[in-house]
Amino acid sequence: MGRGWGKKTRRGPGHGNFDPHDVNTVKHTRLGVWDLYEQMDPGIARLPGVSEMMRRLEVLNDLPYVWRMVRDVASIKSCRLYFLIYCIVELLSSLLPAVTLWFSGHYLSIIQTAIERSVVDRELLLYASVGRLGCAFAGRVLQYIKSSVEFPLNLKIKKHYSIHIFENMARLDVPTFDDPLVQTRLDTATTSSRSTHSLAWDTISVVIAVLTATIRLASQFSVLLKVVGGQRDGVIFVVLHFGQELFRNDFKPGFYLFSAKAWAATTKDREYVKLQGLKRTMNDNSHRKEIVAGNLERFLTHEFRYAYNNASGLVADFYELLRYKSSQTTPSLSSLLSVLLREAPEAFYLLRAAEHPASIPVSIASMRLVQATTSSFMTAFMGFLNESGSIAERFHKVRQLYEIENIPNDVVDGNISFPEDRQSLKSGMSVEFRNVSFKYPGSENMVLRDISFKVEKGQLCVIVGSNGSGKSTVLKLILRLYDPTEGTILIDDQDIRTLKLADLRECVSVLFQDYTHFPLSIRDNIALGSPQCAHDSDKVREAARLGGAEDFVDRLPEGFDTYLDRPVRDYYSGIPGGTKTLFGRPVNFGAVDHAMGGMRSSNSVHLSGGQMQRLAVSRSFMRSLLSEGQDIGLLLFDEPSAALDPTAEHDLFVRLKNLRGQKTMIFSSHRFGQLTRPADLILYMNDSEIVEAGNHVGLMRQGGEYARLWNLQAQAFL
Ligand SMILES: Nc1ncnc2c1ncn2[C@@H]1O[C@H](COP(=O)(O)OP(=O)(O)OP(=O)(O)O)[C@@H](O)[C@H]1O
Repeated sequence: MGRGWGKKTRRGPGHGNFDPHDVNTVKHTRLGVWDLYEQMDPGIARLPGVSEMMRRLEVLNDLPYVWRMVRDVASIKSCRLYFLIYCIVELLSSLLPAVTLWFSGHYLSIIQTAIERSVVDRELLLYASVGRLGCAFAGRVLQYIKSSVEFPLNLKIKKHYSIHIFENMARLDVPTFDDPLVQTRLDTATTSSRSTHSLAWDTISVVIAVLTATIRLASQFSVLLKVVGGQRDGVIFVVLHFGQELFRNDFKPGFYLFSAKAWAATTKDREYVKLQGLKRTMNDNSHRKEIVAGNLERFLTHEFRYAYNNASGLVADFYELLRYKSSQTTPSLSSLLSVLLREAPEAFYLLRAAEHPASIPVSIASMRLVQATTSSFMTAFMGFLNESGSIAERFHKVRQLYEIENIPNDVVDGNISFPEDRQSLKSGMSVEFRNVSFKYPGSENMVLRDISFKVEKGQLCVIVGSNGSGKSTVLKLILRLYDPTEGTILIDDQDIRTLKLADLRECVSVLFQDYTHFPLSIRDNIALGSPQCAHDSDKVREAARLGGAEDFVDRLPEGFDTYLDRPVRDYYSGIPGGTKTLFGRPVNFGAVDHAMGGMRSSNSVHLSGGQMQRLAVSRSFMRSLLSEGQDIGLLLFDEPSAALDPTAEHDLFVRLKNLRGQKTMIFSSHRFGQLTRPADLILYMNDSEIVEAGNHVGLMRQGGEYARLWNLQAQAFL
């Protein structure tokens, strides 16, 4: 697993264009406040049954992946024994109904002998009864064994595929991960791993179910013919009962909307959209403060009621309406036929009984037997049909699960190791932009236009400029989160595209303006700055001290083990109102989880924006300044002090200055002064371009925009 990552392949089946308004290919249905658009099958496929057949034939393309899945599962050592037991149990279970039927068949000959010779063959009766009981007992035992092995087997398989998905998601770069098509493919793969059963297990168990259903059908049918074949009218009974059962199970494609066909649903109902927005506003506790402070409760209720009353159709969730629609089918021919056929066996039986009164007891017994068998037979048969319908879909999903490892990254890796000499990093790295222009994927706007500059090794560069002028984008390009649309970036005079990505990123430390906190403990959030030293608690603490976070983290109840937003909730129910904490965490009586019939605690620790930034700065320190053997030659900071108070900002810059040594440092900042005055190079950006470049003295002498803004900020302190 994990091989063939770099392979360029098509990004999945979604490459065509689905235009909901193309009346030739798309069917529109109104469902209450929703509009449903379904792709119609092209040409010949529109004939009844053809598209279904074509869809089932598509399974052939997916089979190699299913085979790979079976091999992968078989290669999981801990699974093998469980899997073998499961298969044997399924095989025995599929033969059991036929064996039961065979024993039941003896009852018929007992009744026949009793009528003809007025004696009951007690030995045979005992044999048949014990046999049937034995079958019932064996059925229970097999079921118990099956449920005992199914759960651990499913968990082991699930673990295997969760790692597969995680690994393949981790390797994706920013533009690829942002690609909506890639998101869809990942969603398909991750959804299956999140459900109680894994896709792999579901697929394998369905394949086994189809095989065993076939065995069950064949064995039951042959025993049934043997048992009643000798009876008068036995075969006619079988046919009549089959007809009855067949039409009892009315075939309904109903929910087949969700096959491989493209479809889309939207609502254009403004009131419905508003209604949902109002609901969210009310449910999300982050808005509560403003609702209360703004006295909004009456207004919001009025708006909610108005939206509900003025929506233009049935107001319901899309799936709810879809279910309602599929239940509104007109009575089919098969349902009318079923009424007739339901009565047929009994009518036939009465007719024959009148002609041959002596055979009544045998007829009753054989009718019961045939009835019971056909009913269970048809249940299995219908299950088989349903499974083979969904199996195509499931096989297709298996293919998608494996194909995520072929999603190519947009940023192509280079092949030159960097740097040649790690010692050289101590004196920094040079960065040069040559005529670089850039627009973000999917956007038409150039956010950098013909940018050229060079930061020499060991220099301090500060990029200043207005909001949206492109400062952060420059930093992102240095890390190759994206490649320039035009122009070249050189690192130590080598084209950045030729360098191995992992090598490049290992030499650079960055603190983004829009840093995020991972849903992990504070310790891990800081430690992630340096994966090599992640388990060194002393270094984590030292980084927190340098980042100005140590004091407030120590004051938190769980210290460095605190989760800012714990990703796993506690579940509880019926807790007395006086309970303030559970498991060391505050009890949240507001978060009722209806699905679980209990409550989930949502315990997030609220930190201020400045404290959050201190944590992010600590992570940056962890990476850039503390790790031995992990040499950093370039430090990038995007507004590292935006949320810090003046003292914290001052302390941060002093620490950075002390620990920086000779490394190259590039800042993006709105603030002038502390940073720009000592800078070797200041780049003043406006509207995607560098409009002024030089050091502080030079730019002040120039008397341009930089000087104007410097004076503006300086005046504020006069
Ligand atoms: N992922 C993205 N996709 C599309 N456009 C983006 C993306 N990120 C940024 N932009 C756009 O690129 C332009 C430059 O953004 P950038 O973040 O580089 O500006 P900035 O100078 O750092 O701004 P600020 O001072 O506000 O941080 C902006 O117009 C922004 O809207």
